[in-house]
Amino acid sequence: MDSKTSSRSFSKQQQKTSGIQTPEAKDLKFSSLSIHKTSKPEPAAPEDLSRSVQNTLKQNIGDISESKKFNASIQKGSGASSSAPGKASGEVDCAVNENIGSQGSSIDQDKKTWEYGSVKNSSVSAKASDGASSLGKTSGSAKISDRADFVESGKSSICRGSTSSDVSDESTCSSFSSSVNKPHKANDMRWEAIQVVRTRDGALGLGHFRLLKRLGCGDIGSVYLSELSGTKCYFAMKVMDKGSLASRKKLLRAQTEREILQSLDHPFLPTLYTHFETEKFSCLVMEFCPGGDLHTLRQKQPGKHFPEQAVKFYVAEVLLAMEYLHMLGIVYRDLKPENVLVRDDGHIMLSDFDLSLRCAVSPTLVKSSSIDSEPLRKNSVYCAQPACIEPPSCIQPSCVAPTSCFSPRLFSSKSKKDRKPKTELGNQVSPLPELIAEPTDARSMSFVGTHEYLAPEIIKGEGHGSAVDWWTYGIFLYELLFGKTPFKGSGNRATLFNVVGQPLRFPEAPVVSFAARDLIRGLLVKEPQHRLAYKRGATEIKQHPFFEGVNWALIRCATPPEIPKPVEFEKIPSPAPSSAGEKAVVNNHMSTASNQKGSDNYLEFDFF
Ligand SMILES: Nc1ncnc2c1ncn2[C@@H]1O[C@H](COP(=O)(O)OP(=O)(O)OP(=O)(O)O)[C@@H](O)[C@H]1O
Repeated sequence: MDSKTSSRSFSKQQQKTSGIQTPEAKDLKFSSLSIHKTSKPEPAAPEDLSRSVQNTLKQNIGDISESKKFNASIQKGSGASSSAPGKASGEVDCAVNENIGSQGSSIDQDKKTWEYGSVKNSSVSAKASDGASSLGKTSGSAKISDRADFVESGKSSICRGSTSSDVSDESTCSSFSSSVNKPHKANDMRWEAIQVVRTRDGALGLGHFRLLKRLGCGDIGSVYLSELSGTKCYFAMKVMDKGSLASRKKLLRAQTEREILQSLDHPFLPTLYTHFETEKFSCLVMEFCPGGDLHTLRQKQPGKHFPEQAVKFYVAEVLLAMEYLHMLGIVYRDLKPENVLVRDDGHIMLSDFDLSLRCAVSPTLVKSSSIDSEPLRKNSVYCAQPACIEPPSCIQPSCVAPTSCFSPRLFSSKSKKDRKPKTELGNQVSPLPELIAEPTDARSMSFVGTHEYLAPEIIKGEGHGSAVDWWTYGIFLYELLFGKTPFKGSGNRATLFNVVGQPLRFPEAPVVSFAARDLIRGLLVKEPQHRLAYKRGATEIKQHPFFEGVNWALIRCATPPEIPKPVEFEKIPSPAPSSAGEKAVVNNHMSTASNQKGSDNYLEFDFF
């Protein structure tokens, strides 16, 4: 028994679904809702910034610079993101940044894909009304559920035109996906399999998939392991009942999740292969992670906590995923072990974006990649990731062999005196440019998250931005190391009071390094503006001694702490063959699921 039967997950789903206030919530009035006006980002994104963004990402995660989508999103400042013309004034989640520093530049979202408030888009009206109703409904005192979810307007603040639908199989959308839009997945046979079916049959639909078993169910849908029939290509398909979404005013959340998924191309974030709609369901076809989630995995560890080395691995990968999200202007807001899934290769995948906040980012180049530049010498302290400065074992053409990339710092093999002066080193390998793309000034008044993970500023209703992700990152790190969260109280209300008022304490056991505790202390600072990473985002965290020795550029080549046993897909019994049968199965299954919210155990699948 594990994650999904834990009280946290169980009550989360039950309460969220029912929308019932817990008794203790009635008189809790932490949040007072107000509307924040947003400020305009600076225009102008010089071309070298564009290159720097790509370089930084390239160094971090590989060949992202080839990403068409990302290239397209980096534009010369046009003011496109400076206002939200179609946005209702009552929407509170819109977040716009101001520039950091004098070299401020902005990364405007691709107009095509990130158009604000495009009133032409039919989805916008749905957003607006959904947002408005939830705003009206929720302003005032707080509803407390395990995953508190006060205001959904966040999802309506910045609308992306649905033309971004590069992976749609909806009949209304003629564009379809190819790996062109997701260069990280260029060699993925699943794309090809989908493409073959498309060429043969036109748009994909539910009938093209065999639903093998239910992997779990969340607040807005159920996730099924499915095979693209006859291809031996397996996917996780999230099936959402449109009627149920509409009646529970969750359409916006579903739309947010889909739009965010469409925009992602990162090794530690989900790939959305396609999505389509049936009369009753909206379906997202994603990559399947057979390793379960980190909450489940933690329960299986001796003492129910991970060894520090394993924690370092997982949180390092999560950090890169969050950095990428922030660069896209996405504040994740729902980090917790349950949402970190383990891929077949043991690397992680951050999931569940329905609570995320989208906002404009304003990346700032704080250090150019030019090795001769004066600021570099002066600010060498900011040089976060010297990319394989020594001829290392970690420059490998592929990820075939486990590398030493996750072991002691490349520098450390040499004594200080043996090291070459920085300028010389710089002549050998260009250091990374340093870029801050932290949506620090994002402001949301939404009350979303899971109690034990909520940041104090969310609880106090002060408005929050990307710093909430660094708070949750601290809680996440704490939980993986110690097997529990730091502010858990006897009930939800007590937990919230603890988060706001109780000092951080560490248990005596297990013993964890000073560096780990120091990092947690830096992250769990109650005032967001004094919190680690507030200003420079993930860059600050990467430089913390806890991560000494991590080769950020090649983490995905590092050996994971644990690799899941291969799934024997063939042994899973075949479901009913007809597509009508499948629909009925989903139908039945979903109604069962909605009666049993939260009772899912990742390992206890229901077989059809
Ligand atoms: N790509 C995937 N591969 C394997 N299992 C998945 C995948 N995506 C989701 N799951 C599992 O399916 C279950 C439901 O996921 P889902 O994202 O719908 O809900 P959730 O994470 O509980 O959150 P929410 O309530 O916000 O929807 C989870 O238990 C998750 O572990």
